[in-house]
Amino acid sequence: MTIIVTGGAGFIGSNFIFHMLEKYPDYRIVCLDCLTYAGNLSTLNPVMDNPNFRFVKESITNREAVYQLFKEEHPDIIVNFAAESHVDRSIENPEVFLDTNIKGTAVLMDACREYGITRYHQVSTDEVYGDLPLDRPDLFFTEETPIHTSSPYSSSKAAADLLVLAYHRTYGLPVTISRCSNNYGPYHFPEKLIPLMIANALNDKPLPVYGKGENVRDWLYVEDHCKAIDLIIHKGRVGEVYNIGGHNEMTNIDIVKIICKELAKPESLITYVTDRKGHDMRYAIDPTKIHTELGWLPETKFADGIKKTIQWYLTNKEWWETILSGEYQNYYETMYGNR
Ligand SMILES: Cc1cn([C@H]2C[C@H](O)[C@@H](COP(=O)(O)OP(=O)(O)O[C@H]3O[C@H](C)C(=O)[C@H](O)[C@H]3O)O2)c(=O)[nH]c1=O
Repeated sequence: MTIIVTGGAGFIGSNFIFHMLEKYPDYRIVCLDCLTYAGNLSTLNPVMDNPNFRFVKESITNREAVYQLFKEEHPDIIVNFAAESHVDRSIENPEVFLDTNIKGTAVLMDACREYGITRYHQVSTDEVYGDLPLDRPDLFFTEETPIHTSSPYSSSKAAADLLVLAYHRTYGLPVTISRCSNNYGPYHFPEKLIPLMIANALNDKPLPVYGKGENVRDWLYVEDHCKAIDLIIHKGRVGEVYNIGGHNEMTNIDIVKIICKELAKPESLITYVTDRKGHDMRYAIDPTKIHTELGWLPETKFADGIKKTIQWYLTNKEWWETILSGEYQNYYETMYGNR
């Protein structure tokens, strides 16, 4: 079994590679990643010497290179994690999101059609459903919730999902799609809420909370997400969408306060900043389908997951300090100045 994992030098992709190589020692895993600002080759150090692992530095938008890789590897399964994923960046500059997230997906699926595969899996997001109101805690996203996007990022992911379903219907490509809620855990790039707050708190820097911090996200520990994708690619029904959620809704401000408490840092570091444009209010997933069909449920309670995550950032300071000292620092300063 050969699996091409795209975006494997990023947060969720790298965790998925670790999970797969450990659980299936006979599988060959090929990571295809062009190492954007959010990809980090050092993340893959633990598996670089594994004879069943190969890293290829290339973009999923490069048709020739992708076809060449398929010719060389004859993959059985493709799991597409490669994406521009940061909502704020998509608001500043949508173009690269359209290129990577939509065109890249099409290139990969064209290669699948050309060379033949048993499964193409698209890793998507609950953001394609838009948001839910705060005063309707009874509402959840199901796989039948209409697509209703808010940001250029979520629109690009929704467009890719539609392409994937169209390739299934038109060309018979054996596809599956998963739509996950907010992930957290090791190797999360420190521009996202949880790792940014941990890094800033450890550096006694302000903790920028958008608006009033009342927005709700459904937090999913990354390892639970990887296990869900593992189940879907092996046992999920072709042509189907599966929602993957943590069943753990929390407001942003509560998350930031928990991080302050865990790190024994004062809440006075919290700084309320200008809200994100078009900011989605609440995400919450109904995971009934994946639970009843595939027996998946999130295993990690948030109280344990956040402790493990904070511990990881404490013991892997070099990983995120290197990132923060590089190109990302300029971006952060542009966004928040020296607050
Ligand atoms: C970076 C940052 C964020 N926030 C707020 C904005 C959101 O309400 C929440 C989480 O933001 P973040 O940018 O970490 O994640 P989302 O915008 O929810 O999107 C994430 O989860 C989905 C499922 C994906 O599909 C995205 O790829 C992934 O980035 O915290 C702040 O208040 N301050 C900050 O400095």
